[in-house]
Amino acid sequence: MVLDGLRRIVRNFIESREYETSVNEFVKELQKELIRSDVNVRLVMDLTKKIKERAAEERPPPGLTRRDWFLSIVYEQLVNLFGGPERPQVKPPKKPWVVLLVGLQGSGKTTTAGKLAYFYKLEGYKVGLVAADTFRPGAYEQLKTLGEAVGVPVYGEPGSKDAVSIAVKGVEFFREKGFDVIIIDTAGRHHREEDLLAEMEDIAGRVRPDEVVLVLDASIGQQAFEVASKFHNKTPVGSIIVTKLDGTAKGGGALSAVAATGARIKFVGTGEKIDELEVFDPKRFVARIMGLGDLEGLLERVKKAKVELSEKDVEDILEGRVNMRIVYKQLVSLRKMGPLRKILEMIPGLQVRMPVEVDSKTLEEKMEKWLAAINSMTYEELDNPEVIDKSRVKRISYGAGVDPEDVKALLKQYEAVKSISKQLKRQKNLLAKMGLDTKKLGELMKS
Ligand SMILES: Nc1nc2c(ncn2[C@@H]2O[C@H](COP(=O)(O)OP(=O)(O)OP(=O)(O)O)[C@@H](O)[C@H]2O)c(=O)[nH]1
Repeated sequence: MVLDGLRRIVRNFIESREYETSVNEFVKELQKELIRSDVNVRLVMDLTKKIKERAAEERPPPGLTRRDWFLSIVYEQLVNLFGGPERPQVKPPKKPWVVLLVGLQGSGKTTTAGKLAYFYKLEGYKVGLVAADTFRPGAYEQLKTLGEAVGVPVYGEPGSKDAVSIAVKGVEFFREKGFDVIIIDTAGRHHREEDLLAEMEDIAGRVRPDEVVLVLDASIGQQAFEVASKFHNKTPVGSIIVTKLDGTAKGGGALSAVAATGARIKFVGTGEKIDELEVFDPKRFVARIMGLGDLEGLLERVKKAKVELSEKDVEDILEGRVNMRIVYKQLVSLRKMGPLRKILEMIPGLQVRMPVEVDSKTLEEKMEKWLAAINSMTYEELDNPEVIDKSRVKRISYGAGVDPEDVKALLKQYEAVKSISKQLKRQKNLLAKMGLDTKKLGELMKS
């Protein structure tokens, strides 16, 4: 499998060690693994720089360990490296859908034509294959055998040397019969990509396919960048299939190189057998190479824990109910002026007595410690900080590596938010008179 060392690196990422050291070690190992897979060094450096920056700047929301948070950052950045979170569109947008396969010699076109035919047949489409590779003597027979194996008819003219004429006639043949997907296999006589692209333009100009698919062998690694970018610039209806991912250590290089050109990888070939073709979904691919079996769960938790006051939070604040999660959101967005303070300042006439304020410099210094303390709290403590007694203060401070005094100061902060919240509750009528319901206040706090 491509990048098969990645699982080990992920498994070895230990959060109990000093976070920064763990991150640096992880990043070093990741760089080695990506370079081993022939990913372009500049891409590797950009990627790991971004990961380090995000790891240093972003804080895990409460309820999420730093390890999970860090891995979700790595996951997101790797997904970007391999083409972004979108799953490619493989459903034919119209019928018939004419696909022209092109590629350098031996890249796997004929095999891929058979695999694609099988894929679309299983999806319920009526598929026809056209054997327009008139260069390699065995190509027609090879495609015919593949077609027979999967029950897909093959149009060909053994003996003819006119590839364009076969392609045009083949498409006509299947179009008349009402076929949904028509796949044309072409010759890969070229060693040089210039010749290949020139001929592709010629055939495409006359056959007018709906999609031109470049078939690329993964073992060319990052060299795929050149071929893919030239192809991408030449055809507006192009997509790419990367084959033989199973047989090379350079697959990561090929995939990232193609993604870097902006071209879309639709499928990948993962073996010689007819069903060894997969829709290339960068999210699933990265999850698999990272060995994140519980990826859905992890991402769900990240999503849930995203730092933003929800409508429910605002409602709770206005009802005088606060918890440590709300305080946390306040603290995190403090640099952008805490949401609560913001409404207090924006609404003239509100009679809210600000609890004793800590000056902003002290707040900045304290923040790191407070966030660490919040991360060491149990769910019960987050929801109901009242339960935090002396012994819990001790446990939390120990777990977070901060002073018990810091935890106590945080609890004071909580009391302050609670006090504001209670005062707001008392003035709900005034807010209502100003037309400020929960929804509007929520928007104010987020804007
Ligand atoms: N392991 C592996 N082998 C593959 C894959 N795709 C194709 N192959 C093999 O690659 C070799 C070349 O495949 P073909 O389909 O004949 O290649 P082609 O591009 O049509 O060749 P030309 O017509 O000569 O250009 C064959 O041995 C295939 O079995 C793949 O995803 N994995």
